[in-house]
Amino acid sequence: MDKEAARKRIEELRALLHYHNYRYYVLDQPEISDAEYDRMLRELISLEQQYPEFITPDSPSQRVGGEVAKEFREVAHLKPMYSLDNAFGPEDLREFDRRVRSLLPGQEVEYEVELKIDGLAISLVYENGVLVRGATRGNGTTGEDITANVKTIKAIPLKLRKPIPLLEVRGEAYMPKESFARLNEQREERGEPLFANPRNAAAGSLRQLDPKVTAERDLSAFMYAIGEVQGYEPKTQAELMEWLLELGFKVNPYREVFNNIEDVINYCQSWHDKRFSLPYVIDGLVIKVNSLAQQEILGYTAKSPRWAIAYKFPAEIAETRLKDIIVRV
Ligand SMILES: CC(C)(C)c1nc(N2CCN(c3ncccn3)CC2)c2cc(C(N)=O)c(N)nc2n1
Repeated sequence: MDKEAARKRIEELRALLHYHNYRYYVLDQPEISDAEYDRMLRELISLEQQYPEFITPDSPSQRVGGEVAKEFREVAHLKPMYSLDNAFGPEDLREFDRRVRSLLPGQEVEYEVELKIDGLAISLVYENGVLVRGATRGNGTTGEDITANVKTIKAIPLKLRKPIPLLEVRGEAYMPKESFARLNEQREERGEPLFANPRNAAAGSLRQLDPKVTAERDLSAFMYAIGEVQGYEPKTQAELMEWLLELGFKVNPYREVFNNIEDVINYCQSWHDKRFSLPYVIDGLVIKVNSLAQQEILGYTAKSPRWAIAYKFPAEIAETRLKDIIVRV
């Protein structure tokens, strides 16, 4: 195959692999078999080896990282990543609603409600639609540069489906329950210490200095917010989530909009038992004022937005039978 034909074939394979990666890891609706996907990836890698001048950072071949890092560089987020206040029950949510409405006198208020994925918060930066940086949340102002590691997460697009000059997007990297169980089985066999829960396993896997180890850990990610952005002005949180989906991000499907806090409370409580049937761990729900204009008016305290709150499930208090409590007299 001559150089020009190779360049065309490389471009064609890249588009095909990006598309099928999106179908499989973002939409969970694969159209081809793994074997077919792997065959195309092997063809791309061998063509890129023959013509290395055609390799680009967003090529599917660039997912599994290069060399092992010595340590993680510290990077500054383009916009701060805030914390969330917590609500531990319905009364806390009513209090949140009263405060929001008192700051928005006479206005209708809608709440957009999302599941709260129990993983590790990350921030991704895309320049002209290409992933250029991934970082941990860190202290909210600076985080660790884990670009090579986030590139191994198949649910994270290396290139967006629509062009946009600049986008900083935030989400939660997580390890599915199945992958967590398999990983701990493997570690048990090797006599290695087990991870206590999927969140620790995800954090441990993302903070690997060797991206090849991260690549084996079957991580995924749901995106849910933007930081710095040029070229898009969403009106509501619900619209923002649809836009992230169109760009090619994985976005959690269980999100609802309500116009009163009692419906929010019922929805949150309905997930208390349903959550155990999910293939990933959630530790609550996140309630956000839907209108971005109202978010702007409400603003932030020193550490968290006034327009959002995390509803935490009551911790599973193991019912301790009285006879199991040894009372020393
Ligand atoms: C953009 C805002 C601030 C409203 C926001 N912040 C979040 N978090 C902040 C606190 N975070 C945090 N992490 C570590 C230490 C302190 N805070 C962890 C992410 C959200 C987390 C989830 C989720 N987990 O599924 C979500 N659907 N929406 C979020 N939305």
